[in-house]
Amino acid sequence: MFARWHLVLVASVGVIWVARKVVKLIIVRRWFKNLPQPPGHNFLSGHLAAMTEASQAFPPGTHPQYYYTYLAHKYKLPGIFYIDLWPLAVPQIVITDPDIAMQVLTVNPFPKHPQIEVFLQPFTGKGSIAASNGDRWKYNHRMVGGGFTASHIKSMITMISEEGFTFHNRFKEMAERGDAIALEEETSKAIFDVVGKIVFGFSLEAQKTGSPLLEDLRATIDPATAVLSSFNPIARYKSWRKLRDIRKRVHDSLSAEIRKRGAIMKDEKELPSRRKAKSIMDRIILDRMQDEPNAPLNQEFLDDVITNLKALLLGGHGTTTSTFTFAIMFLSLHPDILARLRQEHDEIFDPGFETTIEIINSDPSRTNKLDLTNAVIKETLRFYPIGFTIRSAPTGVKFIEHNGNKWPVEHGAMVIPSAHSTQMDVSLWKDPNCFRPDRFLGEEGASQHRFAWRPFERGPRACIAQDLAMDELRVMLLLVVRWFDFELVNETQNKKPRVGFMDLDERIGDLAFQVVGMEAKPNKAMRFKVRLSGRS
Ligand code: HEM
Repeated sequence: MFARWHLVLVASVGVIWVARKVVKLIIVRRWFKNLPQPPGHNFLSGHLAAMTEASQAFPPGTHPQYYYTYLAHKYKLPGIFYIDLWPLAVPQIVITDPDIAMQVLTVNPFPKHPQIEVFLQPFTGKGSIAASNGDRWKYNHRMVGGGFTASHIKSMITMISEEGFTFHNRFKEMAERGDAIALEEETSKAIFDVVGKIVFGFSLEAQKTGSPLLEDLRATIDPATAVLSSFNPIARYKSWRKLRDIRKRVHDSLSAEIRKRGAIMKDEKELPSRRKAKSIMDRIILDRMQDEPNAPLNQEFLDDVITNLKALLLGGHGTTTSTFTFAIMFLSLHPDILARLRQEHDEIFDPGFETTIEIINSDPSRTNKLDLTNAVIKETLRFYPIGFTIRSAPTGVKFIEHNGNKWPVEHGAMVIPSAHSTQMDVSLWKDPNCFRPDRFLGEEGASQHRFAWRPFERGPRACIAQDLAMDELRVMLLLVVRWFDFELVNETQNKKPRVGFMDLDERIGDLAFQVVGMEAKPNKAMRFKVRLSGRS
């Protein structure tokens, strides 16, 4: 008797579950009916075929921003279009029109989509500045924001040039050794030492002695990516265990550092003001001592701090490192631009290395005069935007409105202002598939659409450290490109371009495509031969 009732109950629950899914399927599929979208929308599979086609156009591991650009380009989609992957994912609203993007970034800034938290959690832990919203974001922003004001960043140029000095000398050794180097790996050490100084107030010496913290943080990237994207449950479990062990080590080492500094500051007779604190960590501890003078640095507080510090250390070194690597890759393929860049450095600074360092330190704002260097960085970031954002509609907002049009934003949709697609859009840029820094100079530069270049995104949630990143990149290029020649070691070239919107793979094969990591990064196989350029 019991068994029969039991069966009836299970069957009823099953029927209700299936009925609810069918209703949801009908609602979701209907929603897409009159919206702009790729062709071939199917009642059972939505746009799965279109997305599969897009993903198969690229090598495995390619960052999904390329899929959106591929669809936009191939099907000549309008500046906002919809992708239906339910039940695999919530609806995706891809924005390639820069003016519509500004509606959700600045006019009525949309909060971060919960998917960002899902994506960042394996890397940084829960609730970091980059993933949070509302009060939690304000709390995080107060915690770390003061370290990135424009005036504070300019005062750090001397420190950046110190790390640049070591970076330069390391390249000398690499050139003497003559082997092919993983430029991203080598660059990450210099950039990490800069971010380390900003966060902790002292260098972690990744360049000189190697840093276990950097090694651990970088070692989280592969397992975190596997936890997020592998379909193999055993591989996922193994990656999760590896990640758990590394995260514990990182957590323990950062906790120890914060506690040590907290104890020192507690014993100090006179504490600096918040504005004069020498690192982000000092500022965080100062705030805590002022807000709750007798409270210990307990676990909850440490967890919050560590999540944010990891976001800065990981995000802060990976993004700038990838940009530097791509910039060197482009310069190695464009000797004419490299020659002009060297000339600019000689003219605005000095042909000598030591004198260049002296000028950077005595007159940091002279780096602002490096117009072509700036344009090279901007063009690198146009071609290869490293960051990526996903937003969701604020409560009560049902539409994105622009120029009298209304586009619906329901069903928890992911709103994706795809900077890559905008920056590759032929209606906004002349020859977007060419590396041409001059597009940012003179009259052509002045006539560009104001919001078409958005690698740091815009609005209140734009990159907190864009001034720092630009300064770092200018100084590192200034201290490297005149003394070294880089040659990309690429063994393959694609006989014909994989896709219609770019053809760089005809020269450098699949290294032309950014891969998924914590950011859209260079392929690990990207290696360079480094040689002395012949200057003393
Ligand atoms: C070339 C280098 C960099 C690029 C291209 C870049 C790009 C971005 C992008 C696209 C966002 C997301 C904006 C959004 O969701 O709308 C972002 C956010 C952020 N970036 Fe960067 N970034 C770079 C360097 C850095 C550095 C050096 C740091 C720190 C040391 C940093 C810290 C952050 C933080 C904390 C956020 C979150 C800000 C918030 O949500 O309030 N970034 N970045």
